[in-house]
Amino acid sequence: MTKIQLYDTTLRDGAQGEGVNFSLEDKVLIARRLDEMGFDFIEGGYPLSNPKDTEFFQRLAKEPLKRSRLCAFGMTRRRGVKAADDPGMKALADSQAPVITIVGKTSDFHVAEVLRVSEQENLDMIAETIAHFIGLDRQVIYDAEHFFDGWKRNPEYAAQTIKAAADAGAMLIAMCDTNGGSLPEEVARITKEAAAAVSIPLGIHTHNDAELANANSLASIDAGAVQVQGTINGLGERCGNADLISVAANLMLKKSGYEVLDPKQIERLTELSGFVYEVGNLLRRNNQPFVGPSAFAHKGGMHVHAVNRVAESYEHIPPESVGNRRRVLVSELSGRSNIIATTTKLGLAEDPALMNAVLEEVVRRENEGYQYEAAEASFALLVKRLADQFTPHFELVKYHVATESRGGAALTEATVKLLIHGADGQDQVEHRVAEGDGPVNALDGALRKALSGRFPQLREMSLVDYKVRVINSEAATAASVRVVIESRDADGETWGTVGVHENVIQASWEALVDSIEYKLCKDAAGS
Ligand SMILES: CC(=O)SCCNC(=O)CCNC(=O)[C@H](O)C(C)(C)COP(=O)(O)OP(=O)(O)OC[C@H]1O[C@@H](n2cnc3c(N)ncnc32)[C@H](O)[C@@H]1OP(=O)(O)O
Ligand SMILES: CC(=O)C(=O)O
Repeated sequence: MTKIQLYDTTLRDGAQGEGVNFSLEDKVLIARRLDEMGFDFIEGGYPLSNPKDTEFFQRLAKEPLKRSRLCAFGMTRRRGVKAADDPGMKALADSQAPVITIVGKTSDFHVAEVLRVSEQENLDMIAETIAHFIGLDRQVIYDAEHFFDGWKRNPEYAAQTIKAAADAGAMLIAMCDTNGGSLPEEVARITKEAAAAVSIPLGIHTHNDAELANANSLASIDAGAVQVQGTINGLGERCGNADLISVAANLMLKKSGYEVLDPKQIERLTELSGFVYEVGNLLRRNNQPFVGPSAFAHKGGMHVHAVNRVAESYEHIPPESVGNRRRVLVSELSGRSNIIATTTKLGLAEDPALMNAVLEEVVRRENEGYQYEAAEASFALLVKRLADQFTPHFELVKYHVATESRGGAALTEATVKLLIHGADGQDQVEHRVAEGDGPVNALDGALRKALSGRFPQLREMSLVDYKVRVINSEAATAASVRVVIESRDADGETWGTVGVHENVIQASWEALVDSIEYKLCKDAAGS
């Protein structure tokens, strides 16, 4: 077994991704999670760059990581100054991180055109910087920037730069495909050539500009690299870095002979991916391989038919092996197999007449603009209605929504009148009013006020997402809007509901009512 070290740079290169901005607390939470899961190295940031990163290292110096080694990142000393006099070196040393990761130039082009120093001065900058930290009793990883591009232009000079790093005491050289444009065969070849040039271990750091970051990481590992640098969910500068989730899953589940993480931690990859999206308040990539919600979501009728018989017919690995789950989507592309899979999950017997009725209704409604892929709760209610297994908990008598502009502020008020059906057969009328940030918020508030006396569990349910889309369905004469709402309760379960109407408030009302009915049915079934 060859041990491949996982070097996570979510908190440094990941934070260089557009739209990513971790707070100090976010960084600490992510570092602790990676530490708990056994990542070998965690690059916490660039101490010279900003006070947040400086403070991050101070926090971790007080309460060090338990399993992972913490790395502070910075560049080689500035041209023309001694390492000891360079503020960048001081910031790195003050970080107290046990590992210092130094980035330096490999390419003669960058040395001449970007740094504008002589080739010898660049070699001195690399060697003196690394020697400085070795003198301070730190371990040093050397990130060879533009390594593959530099090697392709001038392999002799590129080799001199990494030899300077190795001779100065670096413990590992990470070969960086900084511009992300290399191909796997080039990466494999150059990794072998670099291994012949230095006697210290090699690592690989790739970017995804040609959508090859993961393939290039694997190619380099097969050619001898023993460390892979990357980020969770592939966050990073421009098109991102290698996604350590996919790299780790491929190494552990597809390839033999590599040891990466404890196998139990591989089952936590889906949770880890969601955690980083959640903490960073980032949009999840649904079709992200291995861990995305769509990674094992089957839509085409023929696929679902086969998966119902043998799961592996359309799955490259069992979803549970990375902590994900299989989903069956219902849409106009469904066959009976999709419906059977979902109705069985709802505890309904396999009834061909019901299956046909559901399938017909789904096709008819999708033609009107409904979509059930993200609205599994509305689909469950639709099936229950067609199976005569649904009794509404309440009925609308009327609602009224008014928005007025006063002194530049828009104020919205909603009134809802409901007939609530009691378990004892006694109906009760509730008439409530609520103010809100907008019509949907006000309507939601009035609806809950009206219902929460009879159904107190609704107080623990919240609306977490609201999406509106204008659609021009074939069946409708005018443009309609589709509203999809995502709700969550105290158990952490989330569910989606959908409403379609020419009027956005009516479409929202439909989705809100389905959301509440689903919660009440779910709780009644569980009690
Ligand atoms: C490939 C990578 O991802 S490397 C990491 C990139 N990450 C970041 O840049 C994020 C953090 N960066 C920062 O906060 C700032 O850029 C700082 C604090 C590092 C530097 O800020 P400034 O001093 O204002 O410099 P600025 O960012 O404009 O330019 C970079 C300077 O570093 C020099 N430089 C670039 N690479 C190196 C290197 N490997 N070694 C030494 N100097 C270098 C450049 O020549 C330039 O100096 P110059 O203006 O004297 O020519
Ligand atoms: C060091 C680094 O992030 C790169 O070269 O891409």
